[in-house]
Amino acid sequence: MEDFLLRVEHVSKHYSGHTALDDVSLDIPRGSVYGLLGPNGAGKTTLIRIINRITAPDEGRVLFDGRPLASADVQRIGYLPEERGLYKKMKVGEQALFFARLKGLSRAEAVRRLRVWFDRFDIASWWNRRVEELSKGMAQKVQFIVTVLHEPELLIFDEPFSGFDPINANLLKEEILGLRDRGATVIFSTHNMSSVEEVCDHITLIDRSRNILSGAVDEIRRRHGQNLFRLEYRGDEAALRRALTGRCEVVASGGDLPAEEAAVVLHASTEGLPELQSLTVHVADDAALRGVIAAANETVALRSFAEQIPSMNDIFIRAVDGSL
Ligand SMILES: Nc1ncnc2c1ncn2[C@@H]1O[C@H](COP(=O)(O)OP(=O)(O)OP(=O)(O)O)[C@@H](O)[C@H]1O
Repeated sequence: MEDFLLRVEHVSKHYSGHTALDDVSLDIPRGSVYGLLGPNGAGKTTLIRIINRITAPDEGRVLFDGRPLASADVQRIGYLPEERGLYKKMKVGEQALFFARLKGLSRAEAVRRLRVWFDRFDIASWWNRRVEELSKGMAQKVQFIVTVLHEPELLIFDEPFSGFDPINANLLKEEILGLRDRGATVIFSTHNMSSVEEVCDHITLIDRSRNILSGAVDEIRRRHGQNLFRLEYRGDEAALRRALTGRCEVVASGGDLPAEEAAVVLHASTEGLPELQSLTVHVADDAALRGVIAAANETVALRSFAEQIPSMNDIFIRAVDGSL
């Protein structure tokens, strides 16, 4: 049986005139990186605030480690809210120490751990500067460090990548995966779908206050494949198209590829050989697929054949517009 660190059971939350969460249930496997996705105003932050006991659900309950979530559990949770507050006039190191002490670390232990993290994030030289001198990204690094420093079992990050340049966003992804590898369970909300594919193993998509899609990322992407396959080959495109007539629908050919993909195809061509070409086809079912492979194999030199798995971005858009 799967081991869940957190279970959200039939949670609803109503504000005057608005239902922010409507009968939402989800299970967060221990040791997973779990993405909470959804359009603006869907209810993600409300759910995160309920998990942190900042607000209470009107209906339903949250189980933490098999028991109803209690106030003592909050010490086992690290939360990085979207609205981040540091005291501007305080010095960076002093402030980080202040928060670490609040989380129950001794001064000596806090200093030891902070040194490690400040070096890792390349901000050691900022220890004695004032918070107001930090750039947005640097302030976010400090907030991130303070959130994870007491090594909580559950980490919750609201939009952790917003405000980071691509290099720092990558650094953060690596750190999130590292925390997971060391045993933490991570929940984060985001609109950044590429980060979801790179970091999350499970997701829930909340739309208009309801959970409309939950599960393992790989499984969701495979399940929502649209029977699109890409063939790479060398040979006569017209002959291939004739051989495939009636077996599938051609939806794109090498010439239709976006420039960067075409460049990859060109790069793959070997000296002296004709260029590698590609064709993307839609097939009706597995039987049709076998026919397509056989016909292509007889007509051209087939180099690869792969299903085109939809991106989380495509799935997000299709789920929210109701076409999934
Ligand atoms: N304290 C509150 N009082 C009244 N309405 C609220 C309150 N908090 C949230 N809401 C409403 O609940 C809905 C969900 O808000 P929530 O902040 O959870 O969305 P979200 O999915 O986090 O959105 P975003 O991606 O924009 O951050 C919104 O319509 C919001 O206006």
